[in-house]
Amino acid sequence: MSWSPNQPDSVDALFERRKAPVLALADDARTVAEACHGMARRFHRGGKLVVFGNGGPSTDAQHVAVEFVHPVIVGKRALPALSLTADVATVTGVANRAGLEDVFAHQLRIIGDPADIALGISTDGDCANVRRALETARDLGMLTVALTGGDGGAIARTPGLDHVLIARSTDPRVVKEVHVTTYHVLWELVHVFFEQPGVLTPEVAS
Ligand SMILES: O=C(CO)[C@@H](O)[C@H](O)[C@H](O)[C@H](O)COP(=O)(O)O
Repeated sequence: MSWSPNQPDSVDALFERRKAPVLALADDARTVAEACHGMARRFHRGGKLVVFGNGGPSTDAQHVAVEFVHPVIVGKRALPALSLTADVATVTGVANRAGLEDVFAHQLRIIGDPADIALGISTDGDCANVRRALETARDLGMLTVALTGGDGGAIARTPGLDHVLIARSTDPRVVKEVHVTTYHVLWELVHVFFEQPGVLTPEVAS
């Protein structure tokens, strides 16, 4: 569906647009499943999930973290996760001295462990601080997962990242909706793999 920033949707178009996230996600099902498989393996090794992003994605980061720590479905196992966006003292303190580009990377250098998972969220894939944090996580040996949009931006072109999930739309509204759907699927599928250790063999991973 074509989209122009200055042309309001009709009511029909607005509801039609809601189908796009699910369709986009279905196209990328294997990529998403591979990321979840890798994440489940890290949780089994005692790793934690560390999530970050700016603006809207900063609250997505908090949302992802709480899904893992306090699952919406009662009885689901909690898994360790935190967001790097929730502590305004840390974010502003690092930004003030080291610059905004280092706010997430700095925190990862302090709290990151090689067993951990870094999940960076950026609507256009070009956020410098998300990219720098993913590079830092990669260099620490963490599993790196990026959630981006458009053509994936600079983050998709960053060498050595493990899983780059791209919401393939130029419409930022669609990208954001794909992201919300994707991280709920991530949470569910990680549990599927985590709870069936037999599925976590290297043969299946390859
Ligand atoms: O996310 C929202 C609103 O939902 C924006 O206002 C947001 O603050 C900005 O686009 C941020 O710069 C996010 O950048 P990006 O990495 O997600 O492209």
